[in-house]
Amino acid sequence: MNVRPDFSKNSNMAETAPAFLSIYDMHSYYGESYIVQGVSFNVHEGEILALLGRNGAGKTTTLRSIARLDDPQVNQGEIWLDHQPLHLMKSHQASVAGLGLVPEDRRIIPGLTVEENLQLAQIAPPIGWSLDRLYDLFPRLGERRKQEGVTLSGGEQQMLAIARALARDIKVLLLDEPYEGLAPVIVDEIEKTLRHVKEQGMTTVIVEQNAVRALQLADRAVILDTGSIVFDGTAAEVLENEALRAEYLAI
Ligand SMILES: Nc1ncnc2c1ncn2[C@@H]1O[C@H](COP(=O)(O)OP(=O)(O)OP(=O)(O)O)[C@@H](O)[C@H]1O
Repeated sequence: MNVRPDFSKNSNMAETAPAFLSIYDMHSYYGESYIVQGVSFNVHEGEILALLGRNGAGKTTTLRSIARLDDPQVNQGEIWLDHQPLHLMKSHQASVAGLGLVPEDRRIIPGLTVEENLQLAQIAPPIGWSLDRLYDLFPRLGERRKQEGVTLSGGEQQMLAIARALARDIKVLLLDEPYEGLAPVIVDEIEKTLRHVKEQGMTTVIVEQNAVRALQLADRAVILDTGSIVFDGTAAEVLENEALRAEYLAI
């Protein structure tokens, strides 16, 4: 029944191919503060999209809006994931519909081991990657499976947060600042696993202050500035466009 997206004709989106995740004319508020101001973009199945912009541009607010969290409030717009209207759902329904958000603070559950954190994600169907498959992807987590999750290093906690999202049967992975505070060698490791996850067919949206690293990983990029989209194109175009990078990304 739920099969709406073909609003590309009456939007200003650059491309018109059918999308897997479609955001159309989304407006989001924190109370009276108007943050996301009519944002539309598409994410195609199997691609990695980098959502970039300066501090306060509205990237996290956009991710939280897509994930249907209570804050911010989305007062207008449509969000479709694989023909399902996320904009009509609460966060737990969006999660069942296949949305996997890895928040910036990672939300590792204190008092639980690495394995228990993963098992908790699989307490109810739909179940995604098996523990063995997750430990193949993140061998460090396998080695530390009996260790309390919150005692892991920052990089390992980030791996656990990503693994926990994949432990559920998700259609899209939303990553909020996955590289924040991590040493370059750990960023390399996480980047490698995200490439592997992409090879398995996963669709990913990555919000990252470290724009260069995100662009190296991503196929496409959307740049936000004060809650509006100022660029929608390929990651290569951003890397090649010095003026665009200087103006909106300060790199
Ligand atoms: N809970 C909140 N209540 C009110 N305003 C908020 C809240 N969270 C964020 N904001 C404001 O919304 C705007 C966009 O913030 P957002 O976190 O989405 O930006 P961002 O692009 O992700 O940047 P950053 O990397 O700094 O998090 C900012 O002006 C911020 O102060």
